[in-house]
Amino acid sequence: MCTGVRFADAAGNLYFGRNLDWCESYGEGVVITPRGASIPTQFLGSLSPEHACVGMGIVVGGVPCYFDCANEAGLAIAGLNFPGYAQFAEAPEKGAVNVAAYEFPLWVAASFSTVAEVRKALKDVVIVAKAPSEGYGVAQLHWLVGDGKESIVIECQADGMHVYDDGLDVLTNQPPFPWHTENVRNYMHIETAHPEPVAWTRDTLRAFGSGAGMIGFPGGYDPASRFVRAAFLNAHYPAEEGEAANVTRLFRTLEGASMCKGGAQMADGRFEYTMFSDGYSAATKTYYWCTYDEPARQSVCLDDYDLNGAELIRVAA
Ligand SMILES: C[C@H](CCC(=O)NCCS(=O)(=O)O)[C@H]1CC[C@H]2[C@@H]3[C@H](O)C[C@@H]4C[C@H](O)CC[C@]4(C)[C@H]3C[C@H](O)[C@]12C
Repeated sequence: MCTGVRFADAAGNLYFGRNLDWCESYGEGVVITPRGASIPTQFLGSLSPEHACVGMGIVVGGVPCYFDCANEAGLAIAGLNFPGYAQFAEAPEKGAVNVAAYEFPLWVAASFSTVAEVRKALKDVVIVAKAPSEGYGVAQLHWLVGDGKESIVIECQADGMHVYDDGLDVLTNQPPFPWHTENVRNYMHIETAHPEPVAWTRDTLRAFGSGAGMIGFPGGYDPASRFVRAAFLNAHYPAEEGEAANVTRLFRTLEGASMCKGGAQMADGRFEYTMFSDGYSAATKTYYWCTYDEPARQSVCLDDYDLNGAELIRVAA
């Protein structure tokens, strides 16, 4: 499973990150797409990025297939599993802006600066069920897109594309996003405050300690539980100042929804776990990541690279 989170600092700079919960690697690494690149697409000719992008992905036939990415303008996107619900167009549609499912994160981050621009552009978009090459399937995803102001969730289903405003700034997996926003209402009694003593008959009940207001907070690895955890932590984390504290906030919030081996087995018996977490700070144009086995955070700053170049830059394998 995966979890995505977005928030902004006091100056309105985006912080956006995700956990990648799965059981096997695709050989992914951090890839920068500079403005001078010319990326072949299935239906749109070649894509010349308006904005340089950085994110985690694989490169297939010269195309960065991002799991998540962000751009220098402060817009970010992450794809999370949505099996059983995701349904993309079987073929391109005449008159539409046809984007293959694997191209979508790059197309969004390369083309737009804000969520408002994406929301508007999506009215003409059809996402087509097309794999990057033979040997790959079409990933059944939905997406969280965020900027310094807001976020949206994009879900393509049998009845078409839905674009939801995400007032909680988090996303996990199935079922569809509107279900999660209803379910989270079951947890509105959860509170951070230390409960005051209460009188019951002739007794006074006192909290055992901090966290007493959080009894009932869902601890499971299922998507609904992770959604509630991420939404609560994202809503209540105290405001922080500066890059280091905000990056810590991002990764600690993600950790609150992360998966440890030994918890959840997939249908084939393998344990699912948080293989890596990554995130982007628009304040410093820096992309951060850490893996399950190497929790020390690594980072790459877009300003350290020639963003006018033509070649994709592979930062780490
Ligand atoms: C498995 C990943 C999502 C993790 C997740 O949400 N797990 C949830 C588990 S569960 O169902 O809810 O149990 C997704 C996110 C991005 C996906 C990758 C990206 O879309 C890029 C390419 C796209 C190709 O079509 C398939 C390979 C692929 C390399 C994808 C493989 C896989 O589907 C990824 C890595």
